[in-house]
Amino acid sequence: MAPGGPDDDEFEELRAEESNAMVRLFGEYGRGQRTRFAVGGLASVFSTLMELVPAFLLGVAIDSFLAADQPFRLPFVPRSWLPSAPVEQFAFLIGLLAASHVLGAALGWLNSWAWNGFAQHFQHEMRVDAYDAMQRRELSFFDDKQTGEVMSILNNDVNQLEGFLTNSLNQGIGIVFRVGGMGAAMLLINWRLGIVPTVIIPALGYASYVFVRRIHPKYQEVRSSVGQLNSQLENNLGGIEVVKSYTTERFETDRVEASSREYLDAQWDAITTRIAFWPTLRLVTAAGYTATFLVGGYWVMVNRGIVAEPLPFFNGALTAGTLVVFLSYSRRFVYPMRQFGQIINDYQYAEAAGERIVGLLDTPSGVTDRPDAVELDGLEGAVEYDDVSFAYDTEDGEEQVLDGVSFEVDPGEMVGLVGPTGAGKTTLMKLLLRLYDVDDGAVRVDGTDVRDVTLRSLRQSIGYVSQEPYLFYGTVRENIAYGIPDADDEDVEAAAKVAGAHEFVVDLEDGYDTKVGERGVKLSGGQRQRVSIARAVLKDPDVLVLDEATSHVDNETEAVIQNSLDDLIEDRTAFAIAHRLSTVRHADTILVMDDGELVEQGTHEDLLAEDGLYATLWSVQVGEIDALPEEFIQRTAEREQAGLDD
Ligand SMILES: Nc1ncnc2c1ncn2[C@@H]1O[C@H](COP(=O)(O)OP(=O)(O)OP(=O)(O)O)[C@@H](O)[C@H]1O
Repeated sequence: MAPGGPDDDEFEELRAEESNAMVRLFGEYGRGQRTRFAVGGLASVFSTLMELVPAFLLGVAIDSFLAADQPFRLPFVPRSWLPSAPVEQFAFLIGLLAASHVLGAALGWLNSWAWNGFAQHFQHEMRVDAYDAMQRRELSFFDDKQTGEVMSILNNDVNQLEGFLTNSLNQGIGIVFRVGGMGAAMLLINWRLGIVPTVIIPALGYASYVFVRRIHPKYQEVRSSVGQLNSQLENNLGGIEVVKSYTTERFETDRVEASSREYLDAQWDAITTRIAFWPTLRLVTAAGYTATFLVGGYWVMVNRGIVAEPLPFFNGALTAGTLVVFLSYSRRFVYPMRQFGQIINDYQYAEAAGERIVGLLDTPSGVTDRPDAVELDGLEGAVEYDDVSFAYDTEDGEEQVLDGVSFEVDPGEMVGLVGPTGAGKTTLMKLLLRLYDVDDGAVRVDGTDVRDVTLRSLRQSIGYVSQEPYLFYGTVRENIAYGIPDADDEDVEAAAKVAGAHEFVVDLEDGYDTKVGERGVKLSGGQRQRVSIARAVLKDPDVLVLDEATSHVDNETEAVIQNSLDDLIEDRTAFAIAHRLSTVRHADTILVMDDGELVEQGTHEDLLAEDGLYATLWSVQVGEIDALPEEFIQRTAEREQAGLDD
């Protein structure tokens, strides 16, 4: 199954064990926002209650002076405040109506202000924490995930919560009070008639429940098909050069077409379910409205003596004004209930997103400081690998990469690491930085196991220039001084000179202030390598690891860099991985790796005299191609094939 496929949610494992992720997130991030939450919530309740006022005032107006002559009464208002003349009563009601609208609007504003503030701060703190937790995860966490997938937690999932927090939760509170308030008001005014329209509340609730049950799996399908489509697009854009050079545009368009169609089908399935829901709600509400009109209207007519032989239920007072209030309220059920289905839906999305975020926040990194880890205060530079074995966890199980590797390096030594591609050289060095932990054996620095020192002090003592140097978007200066904010311009330039970068940097349009990286000036592979060497030089580490650090530069430039590096590494331990053997020819020791094992060790001269793998590789590089034994070629081919089969 291709990574990112619909059935291959690698983030499934991140889903928290916790049954209610939202509660956990509220406890963590809502706590600091209590005031905003309380103000927003109360404002929502009162502004919702204000919506009940106009219809009620209309009912009073009808009964007291528009159509009948009932006494002018208002709940919560002392009788002595109420005017007696109809015209004054009318003016009084108009005043109240205006005041309720103004108050409702002010409360609505307060609600939006407090609520949006609550949601944004909540989300901001959660996003930063999620990012922090993510970058602390061990490197293997990132190995089997596409960047897009990792981004999806930080973006999609956090944003998914934004929608829920900003709108749905607020609306949810409003709905509970709107529906509850209208239901309670009707039951209080006339409980017998109140039963008729309020019966539709559970009916609408049940219809919403059925809807959510049906739509949920369909939305899941939409989500996975959109994920698949995104992966497809991301892959194609990343490989656009290959697509063009192999003229596979047609093939790729067909693949995108297939993914897009899957998305279309999933969406259409969800849409057809959704659009059937609204008319259902309308019909249920209309039934409630009609029933209220039927019962209430009949009742009013009984009271007015229009019906000759009334049925037994219809006795007691019911005025036309009260009926108008009931009809107005029962009509207003439909909109909140319609929103209700959406809110339940949003909640389910938010819960799923919350689970992934909580999973990320709560899963500790596989590589962390031990509780009693010591702080390294500078390194002498002695390095020891003691029977080290290591395997990568892959989808198909473990892939053994290093097998019982042992060697010792004295402080200040320059070590060359050579061997065929895939032999495990880079992996060996990653264990020194504890980017991964050994499975067996130990890596020691100055006699201390790297697992017994703090990650921060260990990694600060080691300068690592990787095979594929990465430049951040920013100036050349910022890239060289990365991690060393107090470096001044002279330091940066001096480091660039050692790395052979100064000459080309001053030729750039803005020199050290030229923006590079994504969206910036594109540097060549060799130029990037030199900036990245300068970065390591400026760090002034006790141990330097150069992984094919000069593989992209020409022979002359390499010689220049080598020269200046010689001075730099004179009194520090340095490891240099190189395919171009001339790079490490003068190393104090050369370690020769083959298929995860350390097969030879010694100086250039020793190894030539040994006439083993190193001697073979050397003769190939100096032009004696035929020197490569058939058995070696065979083995390399087999290894490549095994790699392809994986
Ligand atoms: N993150 C990873 N997950 C799984 N397998 C990996 C990972 N990184 C490397 N490997 C595998 O480990 C083996 C050793 O890789 P490594 O990069 O250490 O070799 P190398 O000797 O540095 O190769 P090269 O000279 O080509 O850079 C290879 O077979 C590679 O496929």
